[in-house]
Amino acid sequence: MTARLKKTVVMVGMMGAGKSAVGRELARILGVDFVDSDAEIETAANATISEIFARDGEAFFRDKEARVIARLLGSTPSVLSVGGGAFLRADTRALISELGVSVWLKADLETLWQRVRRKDSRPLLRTANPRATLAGLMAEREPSYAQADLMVDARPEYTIEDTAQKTVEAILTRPDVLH
Ligand SMILES: Nc1ncnc2c1ncn2[C@@H]1O[C@H](COP(=O)(O)OP(=O)(O)O)[C@@H](O)[C@H]1O
Ligand SMILES: O=C(O)C1=C[C@@H](OP(=O)(O)O)[C@@H](O)[C@H](O)C1
Ligand SMILES: [Mg+2]
Repeated sequence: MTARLKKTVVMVGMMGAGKSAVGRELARILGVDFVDSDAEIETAANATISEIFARDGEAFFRDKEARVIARLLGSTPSVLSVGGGAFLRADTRALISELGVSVWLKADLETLWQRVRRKDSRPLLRTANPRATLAGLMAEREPSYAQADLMVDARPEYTIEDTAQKTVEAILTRPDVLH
């Protein structure tokens, strides 16, 4: 696709929605760089997200996450996938709304659960009942995600490529995103 991005496309939504996987494919389709705030934090800290949570705590991670996102929004327009908690901060939401366009990748609980259940890379789900924790986070966070500029339904039958294509279609409805 020969298009030029005017703003960074920021993928938001729950853990397991596919922000990282779909974001990478979307960047490939648009021919722009892909960045993931979690990956940036891991590289900078030379530690995994789980290690950072265990060693420094969630509050430390959240501050680092907000700063990394602010920095990434200041560079060349790209596709930026953020961690599921990033869009809960009003200051981060405001910055994304000013400098980017946000896309809520919305998936149902069962789909999210099937995608996260086998991985232990998400420290917030290390509870006695991770499925219930996921459901609780989803209910609590939806009002924030609903403030995104665009919503894409990450249906369970869609492949990563299908959802990326749906995201392109959503972006095309916004005249301020592509040249
Ligand atoms: N159709 C699909 N859409 C998105 N992710 C999928 C799909 N099928 C399998 N996955 C996998 O689900 C997992 C969670 O996706 P990920 O991109 O890490 O989500 P997030 O970044 O939103 O937490 C990844 O391993 C991804 O490859
Ligand atoms: O939802 C969250 O609070 C988190 C989501 C994770 O990213 P993904 O949404 O990419 O899994 C990661 O940032 C961290 O484990 C916290
Ligand atoms: Mg991710």
